[in-house]
Amino acid sequence: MQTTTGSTEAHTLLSIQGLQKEYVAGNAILKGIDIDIKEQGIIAIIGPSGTGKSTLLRCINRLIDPTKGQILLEQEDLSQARGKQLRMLRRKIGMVFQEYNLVERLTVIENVLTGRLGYMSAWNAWRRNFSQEDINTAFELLEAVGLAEHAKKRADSLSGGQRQRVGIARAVMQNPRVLLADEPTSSLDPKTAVEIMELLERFALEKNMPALVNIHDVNLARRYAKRMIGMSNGVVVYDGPPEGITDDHLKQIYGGESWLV
Ligand SMILES: Nc1ncnc2c1ncn2[C@@H]1O[C@H](COP(=O)(O)OP(=O)(O)OP(=O)(O)O)[C@@H](O)[C@H]1O
Repeated sequence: MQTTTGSTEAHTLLSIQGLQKEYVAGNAILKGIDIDIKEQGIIAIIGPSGTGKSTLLRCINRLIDPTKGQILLEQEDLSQARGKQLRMLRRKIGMVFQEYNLVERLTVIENVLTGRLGYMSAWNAWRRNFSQEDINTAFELLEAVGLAEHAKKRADSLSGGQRQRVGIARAVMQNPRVLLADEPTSSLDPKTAVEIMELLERFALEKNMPALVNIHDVNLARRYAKRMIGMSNGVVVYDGPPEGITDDHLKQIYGGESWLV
């Protein structure tokens, strides 16, 4: 398919060009973001509170509408998509949330299965009429995240770390081309946070997809990311390998230096 940004996009999975977002007219939160993603594995997005990291992820999965710019997913423009095209594109984007966003009264396996709702007819989705194949896949995913024995428990009986595993299994159940995770470890203790990053990395590599992860913990990001994107004040100020990030970059991203050790 011909893209508006030229032939260099041919192998780019996700291409964000000139993305701007204003919640209030004249007050840009994202001020022209350009990011091309071809690789699998974790891509960490770091930056201070309020710099627009969540806004960026929410534009990509179209929870909010961008003000200007393009977001091409496999060369289809997400920023302009409506109706059925948007629903089809959204199926390719798995989302993992800080507060898990599970349906608390449903069982663990039912929560994982909701990842398939976008693939079902309205009638089957309403009746939660999942195919045997989907049920088998959901059990396999629960096995993979170490929660097989919890399948029939209600989601609200799980710990935070377990809930996040369910959230990840649900996102992978969608068979996405890209995973987005908005501060998936911020509500968790350090050990559980590491386990969640390991899980995200494992799925990203196994399923050959990028996982864009907003994260406040720079050291954790460095440990798992193949690539780091540093944002400050609505623009990208660093985009490269974790080993390339210097204290000067971190000062530029977060400001000041007293927090650096
Ligand atoms: N729905 C909204 N309406 C108006 N302003 C908003 C809305 N959502 C976010 N903002 C503003 O946009 C800016 C960026 O917020 P965003 O949540 O994207 O930042 P962030 O980098 O993810 O921060 P944090 O790390 O604290 O989550 C903030 O000033 C925030 O107040």
